[in-house]
Amino acid sequence: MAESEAETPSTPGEFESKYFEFHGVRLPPFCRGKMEEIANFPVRPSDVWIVTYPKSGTSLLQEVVYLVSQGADPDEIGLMNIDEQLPVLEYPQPGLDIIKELTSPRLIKSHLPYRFLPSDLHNGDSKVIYMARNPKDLVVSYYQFHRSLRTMSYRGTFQEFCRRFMNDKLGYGSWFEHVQEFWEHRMDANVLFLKYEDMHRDLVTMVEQLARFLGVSCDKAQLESLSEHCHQLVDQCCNAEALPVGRAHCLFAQKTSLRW
Ligand SMILES: Nc1ncnc2c1ncn2[C@@H]1O[C@H](COP(=O)(O)O)[C@@H](OP(=O)(O)O)[C@H]1O
Ligand SMILES: CCc1ccc(OS(=O)(=O)O)cc1
Repeated sequence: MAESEAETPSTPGEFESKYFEFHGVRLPPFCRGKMEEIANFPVRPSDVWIVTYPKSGTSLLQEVVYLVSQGADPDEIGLMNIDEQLPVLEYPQPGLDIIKELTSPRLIKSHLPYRFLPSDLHNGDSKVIYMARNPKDLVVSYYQFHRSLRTMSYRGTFQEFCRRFMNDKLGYGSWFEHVQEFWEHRMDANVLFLKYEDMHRDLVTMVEQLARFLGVSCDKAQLESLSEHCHQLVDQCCNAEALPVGRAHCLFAQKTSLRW
């Protein structure tokens, strides 16, 4: 992609045309034509799904879930491309056909609203971990993301972006509906509802919750060691000096309000 193309400003009209509407929800272009296949996507009882509205700390959560479920070493996670291990259902890469063939247990991510997820996930056996983040921080993160994303090249003001956010005019639709729908399902046996801020405030409790939800049995010492490893992952993201090679993408981490 030529530099000049990457810098091309997106006018409001151009920006609008990048989305499409599905049952009244604005979705990114790569979701077009695959929503029915997604609804019928074959789910397995051993699957673990991570679902978030974009910019809710998905990457951090996936690392913690990977560590808790696989007992992996955080330094190893730092060196591997974990995104390859946890595909996003609706993204063009690797695509639905590849995800269908992955060996169990699969860890799959998605930003789709609850009602658009594979219907077998609704009250099914596969585990679904949802994480919500304070919308005031999320919108700043989503704004920066839209400005840096080549395909979006968003050039409006933050105020205008906030208006879009409040009026459900961004990709993946209304944050409010997204969270509310999952909140209404938080008591379902296969759903775990988490908050991004709790991960920073009380990681040990979250690791305990995750271990219990994922059926990972561990004694007190193992839990402490897991929590210590998870702390390393959180610190690595917010502390440039602690970053192993290959985790420069974390340097955009900013101070967020953890009071909500
Ligand atoms: N260990 C970690 N790895 C990646 N992102 C992390 C992280 N800890 C916190 N985050 C934050 O999660 C947000 C990105 O969310 P997502 O992974 O859903 O795209 C970013 O917020 P900010 O843009 O506010 O810094 C990022 O800083
Ligand atoms: C608006 C397009 C888009 C693309 C990808 C997204 O998800 S993530 O932030 O990369 O996880 C969200 C929106």
